[in-house]
Amino acid sequence: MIGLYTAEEVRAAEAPLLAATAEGALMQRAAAGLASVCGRLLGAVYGRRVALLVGSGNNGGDALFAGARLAGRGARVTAVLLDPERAHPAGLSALRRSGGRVLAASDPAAPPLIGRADLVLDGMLGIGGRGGLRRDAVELTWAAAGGAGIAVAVDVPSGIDASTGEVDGVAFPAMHTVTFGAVKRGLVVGEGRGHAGQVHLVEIGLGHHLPVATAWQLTDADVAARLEPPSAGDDKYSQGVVGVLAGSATYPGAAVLCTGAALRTRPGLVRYAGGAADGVRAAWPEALVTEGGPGDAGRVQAWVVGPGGGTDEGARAVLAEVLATDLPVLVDADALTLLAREPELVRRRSAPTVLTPHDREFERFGTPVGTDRIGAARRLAADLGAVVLLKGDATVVADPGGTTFVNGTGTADLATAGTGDVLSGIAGAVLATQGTTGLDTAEAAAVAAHLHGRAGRLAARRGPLIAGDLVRRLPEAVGHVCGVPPALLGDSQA
Ligand SMILES: NC(=O)C1=CN([C@@H]2O[C@H](COP(=O)(O)OP(=O)(O)OC[C@H]3O[C@@H](n4cnc5c(N)ncnc54)[C@H](O)[C@@H]3O)[C@@H](O)[C@H]2O)[C@@H](O)CC1
Ligand SMILES: Nc1ncnc2c1ncn2[C@@H]1O[C@H](COP(=O)(O)OP(=O)(O)O)[C@@H](O)[C@H]1O
Ligand SMILES: [K+]
Repeated sequence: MIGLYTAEEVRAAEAPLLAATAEGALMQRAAAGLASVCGRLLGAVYGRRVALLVGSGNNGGDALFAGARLAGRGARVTAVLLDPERAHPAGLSALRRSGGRVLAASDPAAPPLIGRADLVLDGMLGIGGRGGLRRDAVELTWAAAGGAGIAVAVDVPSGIDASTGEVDGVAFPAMHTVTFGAVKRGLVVGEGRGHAGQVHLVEIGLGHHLPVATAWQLTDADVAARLEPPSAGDDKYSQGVVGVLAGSATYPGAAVLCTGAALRTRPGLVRYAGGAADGVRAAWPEALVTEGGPGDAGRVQAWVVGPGGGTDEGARAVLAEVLATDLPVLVDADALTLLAREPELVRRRSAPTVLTPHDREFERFGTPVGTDRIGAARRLAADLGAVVLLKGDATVVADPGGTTFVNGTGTADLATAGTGDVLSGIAGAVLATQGTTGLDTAEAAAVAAHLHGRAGRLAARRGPLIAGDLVRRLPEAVGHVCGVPPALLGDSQA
C-alpha cells in the first residue's frame, strides 16, 4: 500500500530530519532525484532546452539545484524568477556556476522561452503554497501549457492544495510530478489528480519519521493479495454467495449489470431477487433467480441493494429487511435516496455496511461534498458508522474510524450510465468473501473500486466503453492485477 500524506504531516516529519542532517542536504537529495527523473524523461540531456519556473521558497531552490545539475550535463538551462530578490540564493549561485541563465518573469522574453523549452520545471510553489496562483505565476503556467515541452512539477503542481487536491483558479498542468519523501494526498485526489500526471516518488530519508498513514492507495499487488482464488476443497457455497436486490420490470438494466458484475468477480454463487427476474434469467443463466423478495432468495453472505430498485414503499421494505440482518450490505443508488431519509436504519447496524454515493447522492445526507473529498467521506462514515465509498475521478473509501483509501485506477471513460451498477456488483462479490478472507470492509470496497477502474482501463483501450464492457472485462482485470498474461483469458478477449 502507498501511504498518502497531508502537507502538515510531511512538514512535521521533515523537522527532525532537517535537524539531524547538514544544512541543505535534504534539498540536495531532492534535487539529485529530480534531475535524474528529468534526465530520464529527456532521454539525452546535452543541448536540450530546460526552463525553470522559480518561486521564492524552497520549491524554487529544488528547481534551481536540479537545473544546475542538468546544466552540468550540457543542458541549456534558463531560470525564470517570479521574485528575483527572494529566489533561493545558494540555488541561484549553483545554477550560474554551471552556466545557467536567469530571467525575471516580467521580462517579455520569458513566455516565448518557456514555450520553446524541451522541459519546463515548475518550482513556483510546493507544500508552502497557499490559495490561488498570482497573476505572474498564472502567465508562466499558460506559457508552459501552450508549449510543446515536457511539463514537470517539483514536489506538487503549483496551485494545488497538497493536502486536499483543491485548485483555486489555475494550477500547473504537469505531465509528471516528482514528489519528495512521501506521496501528498493532493496528487491523487480531487482536481490535483488531474494536474499531477505521473507521480514519481524520490526518497529523501523521511521514511521512519512519517506517522502511520491514515490514507492509502492500493496497488495491483495489494489487491491480488486480498483476492482468494478457489482451492481444491472449495464448492459453490464456500466462496461466498451474493444476493442482488436491484432493478425492476420497467428498468431491468441495473439488475442485469449488477448481477453480471457480481458473477464475473467470481464468488461461488449469485442469487437475484426482484422485479427484473426475467431479464436477469435471460442474461445470466448462472444466477439463481426469484421474483420474490430477499426472504425468497435463499441464504447469502452479502447483499447488494438499490441499483434501479426505485424508492416506493416496496423498495423501502426490502432495504429495511436487509439492513435488519447481520450480513454485510452494500447500499447504492435508489436505496441511498431512501436511506438519506431514514439514516437510523444504518446507524443501528453493527454488521458491515458500505454506502456508495456519487456527489448528488452524498449531498442528500445533509452536506455537499465540497473540495476536500477525503474529509467529506470520513465525516459521513463517522456520522453513520458505515463505510462510505464516494465515487468520482478518484473514488474515496472511508471507514468510520477514519482509515481511507483513494483509488488510483479510475478513468474518465467510466463516466457513463450503468458503471455504478457494475461497481455495486463487484463490491457485493468481494464483501461475500469476507467470511473466508477476513477482509476488512473498507478494504473490500477499495479492492472493488480498484478492479472496476482496471476493467475500465482495459475496456477503454479498444475505444469508447459502455457499462456492459466492464462486466466482460472483469476476468481480465482480475487476471491483470494477479499478473496473469491476458492471452490466457478466454472470452474476456472478445
Ligand atoms: N523542508 C524540507 O526539508 C524540504 C523541502 N523541500 C521543498 O520545499 C518545499 C516547501 O518549501 P517552502 O516551505 O519554502 O514553500 P514553497 O516553496 O512551497 O513556497 C512558499 C513561498 O511562496 C509564497 N507563497 C505561498 N503561497 C503563494 C501564492 N499563492 N502565490 C505566490 N506566492 C505564494 C510564500 O510566501 C513563501 O515565500 C517543498 O514543497 C519541497 O519542494 C525539498 O527541498 C526537500 C526538503
Ligand atoms: N470523470 C470520472 N472519472 C473517473 N470515474 C468516473 C468519472 N465519472 C464517474 N466515474 C465512475 O463511474 C461510476 C459511475 O457511477 P454512478 O454515478 O452510480 O452511475 P450509474 O448510476 O449510471 O451506474 C462510478 O464508479 C464513478 O467513480
Ligand atoms: K511546484
